[in-house]
Amino acid sequence: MTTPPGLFLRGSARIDAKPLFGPVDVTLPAGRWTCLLGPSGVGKSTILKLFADLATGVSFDGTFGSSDGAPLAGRIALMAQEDLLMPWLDLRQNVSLGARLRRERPPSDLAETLLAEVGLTEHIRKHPAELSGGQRQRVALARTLMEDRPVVLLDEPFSALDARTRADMQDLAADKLAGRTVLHVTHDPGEAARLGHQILVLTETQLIKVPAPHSAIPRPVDSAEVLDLQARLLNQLRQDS
Ligand SMILES: Nc1ncnc2c1ncn2[C@@H]1O[C@H](COP(=O)(O)OP(=O)(O)OP(=O)(O)O)[C@@H](O)[C@H]1O
Repeated sequence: MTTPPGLFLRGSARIDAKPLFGPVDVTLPAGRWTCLLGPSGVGKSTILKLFADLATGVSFDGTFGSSDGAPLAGRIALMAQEDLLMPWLDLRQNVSLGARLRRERPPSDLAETLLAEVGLTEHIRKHPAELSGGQRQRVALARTLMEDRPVVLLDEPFSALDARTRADMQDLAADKLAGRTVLHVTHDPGEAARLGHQILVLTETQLIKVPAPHSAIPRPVDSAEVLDLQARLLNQLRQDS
């Protein structure tokens, strides 16, 4: 993996003539995990898609890029809200999809290892249609980790998981993505409190930076600082809804 850059996005977005968000100044520190929360439809996924150079359907007036000035293309892995699994491929093939599309040979056994780490070894020969929603989401997580990129964009990556699996996958992702620049969109204040080195709340009118603890991530679910931050974040989100 190459050295992770920081990311920035400055500007505002609108749909036709209607303002969506901004002007905002989003700064993602290099090698740190940033959580982005905010009401549904405010434009969180749009910010991820802008960084990933994907079509958004909105007009963005501003600039975005990396702190080192080099192009972001080829340095980003995106886990979208939809799992985007290929129905005709089995799980191992789906996890190796990026390498297959680039005509590269994936590292030996890495797909199997990652599928084991997300708890899907017994399903490895199955196809996506044979899985539950939460299992499919874990395949998509394994595929994202397989990409081994310095910048990782996660759009509600644990939303379909039961509480226990969700905590386990938060632990796994924090371990696997340590030292990378992560932007993680989530609706879960507890998740942001566990994982965010930096926590941002996007509203129609502003971007609020909520002070986060300096402690290592993933923070314990039952620590006083996580419970306190979770409550503060929920209050913040309720103020802006
Ligand atoms: N392809 C598109 N064409 C037109 N408008 C779009 C398109 N995609 C999204 N939008 C609109 O852009 C706005 C922001 O969408 P976005 O998905 O970024 O919100 P979000 O904050 O991620 O929401 P959620 O939390 O519900 O996922 C929404 O009002 C949505 O209707």
